Amino acid sequence: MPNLSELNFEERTPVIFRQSSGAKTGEIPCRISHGSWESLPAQVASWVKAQIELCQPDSLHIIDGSISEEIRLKEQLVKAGVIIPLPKYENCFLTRTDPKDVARVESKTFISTPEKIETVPPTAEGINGTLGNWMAPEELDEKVKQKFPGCMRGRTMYMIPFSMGPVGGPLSKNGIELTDSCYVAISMSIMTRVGSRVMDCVRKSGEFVKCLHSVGKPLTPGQKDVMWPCNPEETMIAHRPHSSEIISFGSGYGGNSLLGKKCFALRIGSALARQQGWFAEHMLVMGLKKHDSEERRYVCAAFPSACGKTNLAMLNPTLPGYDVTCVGDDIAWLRFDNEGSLRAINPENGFFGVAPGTSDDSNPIAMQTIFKNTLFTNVAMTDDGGVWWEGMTEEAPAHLIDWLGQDWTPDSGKKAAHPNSRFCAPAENCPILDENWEDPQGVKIDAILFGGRRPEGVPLVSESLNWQHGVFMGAALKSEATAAAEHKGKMVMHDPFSMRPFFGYNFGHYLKHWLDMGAKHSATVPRIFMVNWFRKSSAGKFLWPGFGENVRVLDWIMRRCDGYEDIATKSPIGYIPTEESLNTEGLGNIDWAQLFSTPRDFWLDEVSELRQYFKQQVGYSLPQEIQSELDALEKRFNA
Ligand SMILES: Nc1nc2c(ncn2[C@@H]2O[C@H](COP(=O)(O)OP(=O)(O)OP(=O)(O)O)[C@@H](O)[C@H]2O)c(=O)[nH]1
Ligand SMILES: O=C([O-])CC(=O)C(=O)O
Ligand SMILES: [Mn+2]
Repeated sequence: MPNLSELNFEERTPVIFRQSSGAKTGEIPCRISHGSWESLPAQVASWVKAQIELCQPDSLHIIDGSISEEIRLKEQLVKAGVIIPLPKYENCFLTRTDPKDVARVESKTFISTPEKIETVPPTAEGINGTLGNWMAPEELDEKVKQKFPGCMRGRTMYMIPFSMGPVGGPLSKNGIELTDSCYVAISMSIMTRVGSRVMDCVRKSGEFVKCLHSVGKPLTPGQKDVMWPCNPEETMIAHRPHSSEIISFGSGYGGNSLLGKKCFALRIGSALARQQGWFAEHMLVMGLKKHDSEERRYVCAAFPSACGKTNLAMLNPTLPGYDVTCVGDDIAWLRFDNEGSLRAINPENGFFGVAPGTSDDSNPIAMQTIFKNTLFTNVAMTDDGGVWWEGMTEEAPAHLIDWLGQDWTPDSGKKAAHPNSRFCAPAENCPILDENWEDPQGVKIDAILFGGRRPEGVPLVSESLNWQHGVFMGAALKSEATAAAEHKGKMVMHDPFSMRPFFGYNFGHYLKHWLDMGAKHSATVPRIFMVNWFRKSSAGKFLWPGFGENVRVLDWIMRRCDGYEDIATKSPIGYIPTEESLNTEGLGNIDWAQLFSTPRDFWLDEVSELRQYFKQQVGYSLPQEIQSELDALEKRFNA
């Protein structure tokens, strides 16, 4: 770990709040059940004091991040019945949420800036924007006044100092989350680095992202608590990028309540990244090495929620001679270094992964990661104190307790685990964790992948013609809806850069930032690719086996990065592998023609749909370069 005194904190988090005068440390605003109020840095104490006065918790627990603390908190939750021990595994627990609180709620997620145009692009007359929700600062002030006073009555407020990225690292950033959910406190200590060592960093820098979270269900004296308190009618997840503040109310579900993740690392992060010249992205980071080569290459990939990031990050290669390592499975912070290389860190410390579909066949590495020190949410429980979900084994157990806590048998006609049920496991459990995963400088990225669930028209892999065309590919990204948010059904939806729910500022400005950064580093930018593991045959079957076989596609991508020109042909949508260049040995029947076709009718429809989308949703915020790429794509099909 770098010496803290050598780090330039000014450079690390310049815009974040700084308050000169602290509260008098003697004034303790409520009972302190754990930790010492006097030890808090003045600027932390004054902010926390104000939140205590607002939320009126019974007591304050300052998280120190020790093992003994973790054990005590878990014991307490077990006693209350909020988490259930899973004796089949080591230190694993299960929790069941309220059935109304199972996913992110995009419709109640807001970014608050003085000017609306900072947050969302201008939509066409009569069109509802789908690229984020803006809220005026005064309106948010008003909402906070309505929702928060007394919202933690009868509860403990947990104060969680956390670091996104290695503690004290030059690309890392600190936050403090205040929450009245002990489940959140425990989950945060898996997903981020927490505790006193982070507070020491905050003390030095005086800077942190302010995160306030409440389940929104105060208790009256003597009132018995429910297992999963939440307040779906009043849910609001709000962000103030100008002051680096996050305010979340009413939901305990991970994406809404573990504020380091989507709220900080992506929404606040992307806004900071634009100001400071870097990227905060919804991307996995993985390493790939051929046994006969010296060097490990790194790839990052943006796939929308529940579209295969965790699976690719933990890929178990079916081709001999390859070895894959995992740096991160959900979020990447990327920065060009002095040599112009794009370098990535994973700001997280754990995996909050989709459980259903995870099996020894599909993702054996995940299966080796999640049965120690893991907190499961909304999966089913087996009679021997283990967990189960759809797709974990071919045959379902004869009896389970389902995610709603009810008896379940295979003929009960409903899902045993919720489709968005999750495991929350520490990164250190992962047997293929990259040796440089905590390198504070990050790993050097050779390729950027975009991908989504596209049943039609989009080939298995294509390479962009250049950076600008690659940015266009990201802007044009679409995918079938999944269970990770409140959307229903099998609609193909736009999800540019897989960031649609996570942009911290105007998407048009975001594209401009990507274009500008590429132009500035044009000699050294990574290559950009589009992948699609999900194309289907006319009979509705996947054309590509996916999972571990995706290493074949990565192998082709790496050879392109090595400069092999003759393994690709130019198609109207970009470079596509020549038939013999992609290793399909041993795969049996692969319908190459269907897998790689770029049907003209499909793509001309795609062009006109994109034209309409950009016009209706992005308007004059759309950079001219993206419009030109769309025109050029159409021209190539009409040539
Ligand atoms: N057919 C097919 N399905 C896949 C493939 N990779 C992943 N999946 C399925 O996609 C679903 C979600 O995969 P994850 O890897 O958890 O998705 P994610 O992008 O990490 O999701 P978030 O955590 O929500 O951001 C699971 O049901 C997987 O089984 C693949 O290559 N082919
Ligand atoms: O945020 C969440 O709830 C989980 C997640 O990774 C996603 O949806 O992309
Ligand atoms: Mn995600």
